[in-house]
Amino acid sequence: MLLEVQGLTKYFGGVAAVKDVGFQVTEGTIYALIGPNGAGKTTVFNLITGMLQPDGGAINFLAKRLDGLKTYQVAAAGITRTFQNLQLFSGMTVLENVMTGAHLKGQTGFVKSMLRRPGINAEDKKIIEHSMALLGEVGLDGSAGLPAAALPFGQQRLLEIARALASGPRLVLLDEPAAGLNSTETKTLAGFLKKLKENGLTMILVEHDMETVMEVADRITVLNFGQGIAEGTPAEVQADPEVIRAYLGEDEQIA
Ligand SMILES: Nc1ncnc2c1ncn2[C@@H]1O[C@H](COP(=O)(O)OP(=O)(O)OP(=O)(O)O)[C@@H](O)[C@H]1O
Repeated sequence: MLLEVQGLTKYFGGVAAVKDVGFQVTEGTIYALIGPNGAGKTTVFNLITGMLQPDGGAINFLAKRLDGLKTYQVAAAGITRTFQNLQLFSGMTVLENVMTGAHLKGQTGFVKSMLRRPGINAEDKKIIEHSMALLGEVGLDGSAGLPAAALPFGQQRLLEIARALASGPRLVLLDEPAAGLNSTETKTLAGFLKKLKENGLTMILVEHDMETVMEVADRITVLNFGQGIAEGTPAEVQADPEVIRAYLGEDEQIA
């Protein structure tokens, strides 16, 4: 098991944003967390990545305790993420944005390497080539020299994913990657996520777009008011009466 979350709990004031949540993510699969607004999905991501510390429970990654670690330690352990609200460096080029992700693993720090310019060493060269290859995978290699802010929104989302992949992570957390994408872009995204999975990458997906979730996810946990109310394959979750009741209302169906 790549990631094991047990009894995860987080309070804000007196309110449990996440309560006794547990799930297990197998290597090479896509795991989805779904649920209504405010159900606790992003908080789970913040707990896994060390942006928040849990009030209870345990997170194990590759059989090592993850909770209690700082964000940079979680990143160094092989977990990266994207954000619901894009967090690109808008003044940097598309290529430089991907390179900031790659430097996480390089032996020299990003700032240090910037200071060393214009002399580019072998390590920088490798990072540039790797970053260009990643941009090629998301179809953005032709835009490498543009400022990130010049890209249409859908391409900025793909760029953020490329940056999250640049350090060669074992696990990537994707927070609403389809938000704001049109239907063509959403289909491209789904295809890309499936390709990444075929290449062995493990991902956890928080996503409101049910079509995408049902298409790409191997297993799903449904959260409601901070608690897990169902767990299973897309087909199992879609057929679960409690999910239909709590998540969508009595007379609706998922997807
Ligand atoms: N830093 C914080 N301080 C106080 N309350 C918070 C904080 N972060 C989240 N919450 C609360 O915790 C609950 C869970 O929020 P969270 O953002 O995890 O939900 P979500 O499922 O990701 O929602 P959405 O789908 O809208 O992104 C909500 O009630 C939210 O208001």
